[in-house]
Amino acid sequence: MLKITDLRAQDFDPAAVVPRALMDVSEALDIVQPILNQVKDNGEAALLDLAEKFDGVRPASLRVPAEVIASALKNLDPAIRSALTEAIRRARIVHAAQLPADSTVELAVGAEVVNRWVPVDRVGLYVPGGKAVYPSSVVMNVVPAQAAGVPSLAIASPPQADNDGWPHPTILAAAALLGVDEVYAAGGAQAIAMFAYGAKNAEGETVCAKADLVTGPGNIYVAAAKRALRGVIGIDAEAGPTEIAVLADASANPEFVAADMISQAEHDPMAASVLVTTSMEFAEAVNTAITAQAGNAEHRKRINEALTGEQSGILVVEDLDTAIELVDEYAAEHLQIMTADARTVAERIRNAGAIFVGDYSPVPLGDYSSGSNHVLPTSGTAKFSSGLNVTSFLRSQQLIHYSESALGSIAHNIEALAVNEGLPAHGEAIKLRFEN
Ligand SMILES: NC(=O)c1ccc[n+]([C@@H]2O[C@H](COP(=O)([O-])OP(=O)(O)OC[C@H]3O[C@@H](n4cnc5c(N)ncnc54)[C@H](O)[C@@H]3O)[C@@H](O)[C@H]2O)c1
Ligand SMILES: N[C@H](CO)Cc1c[nH]c[nH+]1
Ligand SMILES: [Zn+2]
Repeated sequence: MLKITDLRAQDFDPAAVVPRALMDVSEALDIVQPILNQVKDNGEAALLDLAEKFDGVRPASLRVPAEVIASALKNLDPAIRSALTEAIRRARIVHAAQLPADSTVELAVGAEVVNRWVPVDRVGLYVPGGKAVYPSSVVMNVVPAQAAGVPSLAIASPPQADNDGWPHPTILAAAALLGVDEVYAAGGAQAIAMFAYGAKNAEGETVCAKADLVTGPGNIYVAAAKRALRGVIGIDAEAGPTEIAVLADASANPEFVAADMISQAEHDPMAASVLVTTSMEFAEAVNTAITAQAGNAEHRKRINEALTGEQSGILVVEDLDTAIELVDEYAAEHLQIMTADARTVAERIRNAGAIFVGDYSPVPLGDYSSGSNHVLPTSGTAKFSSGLNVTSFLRSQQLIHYSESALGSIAHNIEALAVNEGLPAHGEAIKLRFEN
C-alpha cells in the first residue's frame, strides 16, 4: 500500500510534496570514496579484493577470457537470442536516426566555420548485475556507442558467484552478439574507478586501459562513483535506482497502473514508484490492485520496501494542470501518461527521462524492446540531463578557417573588443598580420 497524500483544495509547494528518497547520491559519496582511492592506488589487486568483498567471489582474472565469452554465446537459449536480436535491431534503427549531421557555415567569402561531431576514443560501459541481471543494458550501452562510431568499447559487470566469478552468461552472450570482446568482471563503484584510472597488475602491466567516458546504469553506489569521478572521466547521466511516475486520471485502468508501478519497484528497495492522479477513487483502486498483485510477486519483499519507502507515494490533486506541474517538478526517470488524450498531455511535459504514452506503451516495453534507450537520468536530474543516446558518445567540435581577406575585413572589430576587455595583446595578434 502506498501512502496517499490528498493535495486537493490546498496550496502547496510542488518541490516540498513530491516524494524523494531519504538517501540520495550525495550521501553515498562518502561510502564510495575509499573504494575509488583503493582502485586508483592498487589497480587489479584492489578490484579483485573488492569483488571478493562485495560480490562474494574472486574472479580468476579481471578480464573475461575470450573462450568464456564464446561459450556463453554458444549456450545462449534460442528464445533469449531471438529476443535480444530483435531488441538490437530496433535499437539500432532508433539510434542511427539520432546521429547529428556536421554542418559548414560560410559567413562571408573565405570565412568558414565547421561544426563536426567526433566520437570519444574509448568508452567503458557499465552493466549492472547485483540483484538482477541486465543483458538488456548491454544492448542499451553498446548500440548508441557503436552508432556514434566509438572505436574502443569495454564492458564491466559484477562477478557472479554462480558463474565461476565471471559476469552473468547472458551478459557475456549479449556482448558477443554485439561484437564486443573486451569484458571485465568488476562491479559497483570499483568498476567506474577502473575505467576512470585504468588498472595495472602487480607487474605494472595494463590490464584495463583508462577510458575517456563511462556510461550505463547502476545502483546508488554506481551513481555516486560517477558523480565523484566526473572530470577524471566523462559520464553520461546519473542513471541510479529506477523510478516510475504515472500521471493518470479516472479513465485509466488501475490494474495496469498497479502492475507498472510494481514492475519498476522490483529493481531495488531504493526504487521509486509515484502516482499523480486527479481522482481519489482511482488512487484507492490502484492501492487495492497493488496489494493484490504484489502479494504474489517473486520479489515481494523488495517491492514492498520500495513502495512503502519515502521515495514512493500517491498524490491526489485537483486538476490536470496541477498534476502536470507536479510531474514536471518530480522529473521522473520514466513518466507514464495514462489519461484521456494522453498524447496531447505528453506534449505538455517538460521534465522526464522518457515519456510513455497510453495504455499500451508501459515502461517494461522501453526496458527491453521498444527501440528507445532504458539508461535514463534519476533523482530529478532529468531536469538537466538526457537519457543515453548517440550524442552521449560524441563531442561537438568547431573548425574555424578564415582567409587573409576574411580576417582583414573584421580585424577592426576584434581589436575594438580586445581593447574594451582590457586584453590588448589579443588585438595586437590580429593587427601585426596586416602591418607593412
Ligand atoms: N536509471 C537507469 O537507467 C537504470 C537502468 C537499469 C537499472 N537501474 C538500476 O540499477 C541498479 C542495479 O542495482 P544492482 O544492485 O542490482 O546492481 P549494480 O551492478 O548496480 O550494483 C552491484 C554492485 O554494487 C556494489 N555494492 C553493493 N552493496 C554495496 C555497499 N554496501 N557499498 C558499496 N558498494 C556496494 C557491489 O560492488 C556490487 O557489485 C538498480 O538500482 C536499478 O534500479 C537503473
Ligand atoms: N527499468 C530499468 C531502467 O530504470 C531498465 C530495465 C532493465 N531491465 C529491466 N528494466
Ligand atoms: Zn525495469
